Amino acid sequence: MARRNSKVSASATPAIADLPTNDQPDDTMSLDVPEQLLTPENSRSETSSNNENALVEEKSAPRRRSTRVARASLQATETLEATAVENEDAAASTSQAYVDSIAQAKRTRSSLRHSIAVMESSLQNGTLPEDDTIMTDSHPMAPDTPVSKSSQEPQIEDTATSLQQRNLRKRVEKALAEDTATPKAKEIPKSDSRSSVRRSTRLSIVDKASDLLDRANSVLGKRSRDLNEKGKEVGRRASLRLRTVAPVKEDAPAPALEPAAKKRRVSESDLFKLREKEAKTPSEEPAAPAPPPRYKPKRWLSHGLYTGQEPSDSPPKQRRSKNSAKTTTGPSQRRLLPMPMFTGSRMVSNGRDYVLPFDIFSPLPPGQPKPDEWRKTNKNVFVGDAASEWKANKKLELSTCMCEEDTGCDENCQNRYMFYECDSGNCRLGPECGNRNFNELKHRTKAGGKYNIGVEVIKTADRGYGVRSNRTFEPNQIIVEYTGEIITQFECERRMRSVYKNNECYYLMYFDQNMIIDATRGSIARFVNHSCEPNCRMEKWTVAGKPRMALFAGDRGIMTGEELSYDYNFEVVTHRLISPYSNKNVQQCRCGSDNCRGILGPRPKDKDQRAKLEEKTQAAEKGSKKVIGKKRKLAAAESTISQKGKKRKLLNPKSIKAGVKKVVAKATARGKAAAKKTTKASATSSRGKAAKDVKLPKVKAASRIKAAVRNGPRAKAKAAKTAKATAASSVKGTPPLKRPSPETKKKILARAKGTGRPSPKKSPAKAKKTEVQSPRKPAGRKAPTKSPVKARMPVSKARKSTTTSGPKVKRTFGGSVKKVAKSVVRTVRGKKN
Ligand SMILES: C[S@@+](CC[C@H](N)C(=O)[O-])C[C@H]1O[C@@H](n2cnc3c(N)ncnc32)[C@H](O)[C@@H]1O
Repeated sequence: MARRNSKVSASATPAIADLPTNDQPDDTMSLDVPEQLLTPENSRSETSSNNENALVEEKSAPRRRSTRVARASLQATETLEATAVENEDAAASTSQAYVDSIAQAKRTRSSLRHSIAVMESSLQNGTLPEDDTIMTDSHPMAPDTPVSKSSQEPQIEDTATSLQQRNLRKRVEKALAEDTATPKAKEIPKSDSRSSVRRSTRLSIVDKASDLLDRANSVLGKRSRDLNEKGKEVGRRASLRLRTVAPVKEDAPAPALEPAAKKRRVSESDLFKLREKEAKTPSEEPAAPAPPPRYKPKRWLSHGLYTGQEPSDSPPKQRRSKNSAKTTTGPSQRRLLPMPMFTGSRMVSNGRDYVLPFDIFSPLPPGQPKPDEWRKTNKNVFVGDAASEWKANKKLELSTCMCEEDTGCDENCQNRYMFYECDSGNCRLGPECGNRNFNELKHRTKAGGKYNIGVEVIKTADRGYGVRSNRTFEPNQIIVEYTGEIITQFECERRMRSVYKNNECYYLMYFDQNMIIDATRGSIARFVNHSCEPNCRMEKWTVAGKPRMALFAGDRGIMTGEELSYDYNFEVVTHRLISPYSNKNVQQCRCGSDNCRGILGPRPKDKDQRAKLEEKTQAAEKGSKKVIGKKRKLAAAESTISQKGKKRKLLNPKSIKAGVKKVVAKATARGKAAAKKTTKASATSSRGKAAKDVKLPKVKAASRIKAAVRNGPRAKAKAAKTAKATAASSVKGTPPLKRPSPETKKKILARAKGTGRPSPKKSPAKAKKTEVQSPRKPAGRKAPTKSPVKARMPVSKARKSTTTSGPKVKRTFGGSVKKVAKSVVRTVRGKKN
C-alpha cells in the first residue's frame, strides 16, 4: 500500500495537492524536483521522520514531504496530526535553514549514480560520508533541492547512525529490487506512451529504408553518390516520404510526383531536384502541392516546326556547346537594318563571287591510272633547223589594240581578232585587259595545285589515255598549252618513217611557218583525244611575237569531270606523207558522237578527191605554169582566210614571194588609188614587201571572222565589216581573175557535185580555182620548200562547220573575195542561228 502510494505520488503530482499542509508549494521546488519514487533522500526523509530533524526536513522539502507523506503512511496520519503543532513551531525555526538548503542545492550538481555509489561505499564502510551533499543531492532522481546542511548536522551529531544506515540500506535495496523486478510497472507507462513506442518502431523502419537507399546509391555510381552525399539528409527524407513511410506530418499530403515518376523515367538530376525541393519545403509549412516539373513548352505542336525562328541574313551558325549561354538568351537581335527589298532577287540575277571548296566542285574519284613517264616540256623547244628556218620566215606583222579601259579588250579588240595576245607592248590596258590568256595560264601554272592546273590524265576505255577537267572552264577560256618540240617537215617525215614507224599514237601538230610540233616530248595536252563533236579547240596565238598553241574551252564551256577533246581534222598533221592518219594508217574513231566520221583525220572520200586533184594539178603544172601560178596565189589567199588553215599550210615562202610580187606589180600598175584604200598591211604589201606582209590583211580577216564565230553578233558585224574592207582591198590590189568559160564552169560543178563537199564559205571562183588547180602534189622526200602547195589544202573550222551543218550558199562563179567574205558571214550567221 505504501509502495503504491509512493508510486502514485511519484508519477502524478496531484498527490502533493492532496496534502493540506503543502498547499503552497514553492515554485522552484516544483520545477526542480523530479518525480521519482524512491530516492535516498526520500528514504532519509523517512528515517528522519523518526527523529526530530525529520520535521525540519519535511519542512525544507515539500516534495520530499509529499513523498514522505506517501511513503511514511505507516505512521499514518495520527503522527502527523500529533505533531502538527510542533511542526508549526519548528517551521519558523528552520525556515532559515530551508532557504539555505535550497541555495546550496542549486549550487551542487552531480549524478545520482555517483551519489549512490558514494552512499553504498559509505554504508559498506560503516561510515557516513563527510560530505553529505554527495549522498543526498547527487542522485539524479533526487530533487534538486539539496539536503540542507542544517539537516545534516543533526544527523552527524546523531549517535544512532547505525540504525539510520541500516534503514537507508534496506530502503535502497528495496527500491532497486522493485525497479528491476517489476516489469508490469514499466508496462503501464509503455501502454500510456504508445505513440512514442510506435515512433521508435518507425524510426527503425526509417533506418532500414535509408540503408536501402544508401545501397541503391552505391549501385548508381560515384556521381550519384556524390550528389546524394551532398544532400544526404534531404535525400533520405525525400525518399522516405515518397515511398516507404507515411509523412511525419499526417496532414501534409504526399507530393504529387509519384504519378509522374511512374510515367517517365526519373533521371538522377530529376531525383536530386525533387529531393532538394522537398528539403527546402519546411515541415511546418502548409502542405502546398509541389509544382510540376518544368518542361519546355512544345510550341511547335500548335505553331509549326519553324516557330520561334527569326529570319536572319547572317549565315546559320553551328553551336557546338548545347549548354552555352547563348542558347538560353533567345534569338539574337538584328543589329543592322534589314536588306532593301528585292536584294535577294537582284543578287540571284547579278550573281556574286564565291569560291567552292575543291572537294565540292571536283568530286572526282582519285587514283586514276597514270601513263608511263613521258618526257615533259612546258615550253616549245626548237629542234634542228627549225629555229633558223622559223626566224628566216618570221612574220613582221604587228598589231596594236586601241581598247578603252571601260570596255577592256573584249571581243572587239583588234589583237584578239588577230590572235595576238595583249601585252604591255601592244595594249595600253593593264589588269583590265581581257586578252591575256597565256599570261593567265602562266599564273595558274605557277600557283600550282589541282584546281589551277585544271586537268588530269585519265585512262579511257578504248582510246588509251585521255585528259579530263577537274574544274569548270568558261567558254573560250584557256585550259592548257600544247607544247613540244618544234621540228621541220623534213624532220617530221624522218621521225614518221623511223622513230614512229610502229606507233599507234602520234602527237604531231601543225604549228607555224611549215613547222610542226611534236609533243611526243611535250605537255599533258598531248593526251587529249579526238572527237568529231569536240568540246574544245586548239588555237595558235602569237604571244610576244612567238607562236604558241593552246587548248581552249569550246562555246559551251567545260564542266568538272568532262573529258576534253578537239577535232584532229583541223589540227593534227594530215599531210598524206607525214600524216599519221593517211590512207596507209587509217584509225577508227571511237569518239561515240552522233556525227562521228568513223575514222581519225579527214574523210576518206575527201582524201581520194584530194589525191585526184593532186594528180591533175601535177599534170596542169606541166602544161601551163602561168595558170598554176595564179591558182597558187589564190590558194594561198584562201588558205590565209582561215587561221587554222594557216597553221596547216606547208608553203614555200620563196614561191609565195614570187607570186605575191607579181600580184603586187599588177596591182601597182592598175593604180595607186586602190592601194591607198587597203589596210595598213595591204599598203605595206603593195609597196613590194615580203609575201608574208601581203597576207596580213587576209589573216586579219580570217581571224576576225573566227572571232565573230566565237563572240557573237556584234563581233560578227565587225568581222563582216573588216572582211568587206579586206576583200575590197584584195580585189583592188590583185589582178582581176579570169572568169571561167562555160565549159570549165560545168566541169567544176560536176566535180564539186561529185565530191559532195559544198563549200559555201569559199567563193565559187575560189572553189573552182582550187579544184582546177589542185596544186597539191606529192612533196616527196625533197625539201618542202620546192613544192609550196604540197600541203593539204587547209579547211578552216568555219568552212568545215558550214560544210557539215551550215546552210548552203549559192555558188556564184567569178565572185570576188568580197563575196567570199559575205558568204562566210552569212554562213556564220546561219550557223549561229
Ligand atoms: C594525241 S594521241 C592521244 C592520246 C592517246 N590516247 C594516248 O593514250 O596517248 C592520239 C592517239 O590517240 C588515239 N585516239 C585519239 N582519239 C581517238 C578516238 N576518238 N578514237 C580512237 N582513238 C583515238 C589514237 O590512237 C591516236 O593516234
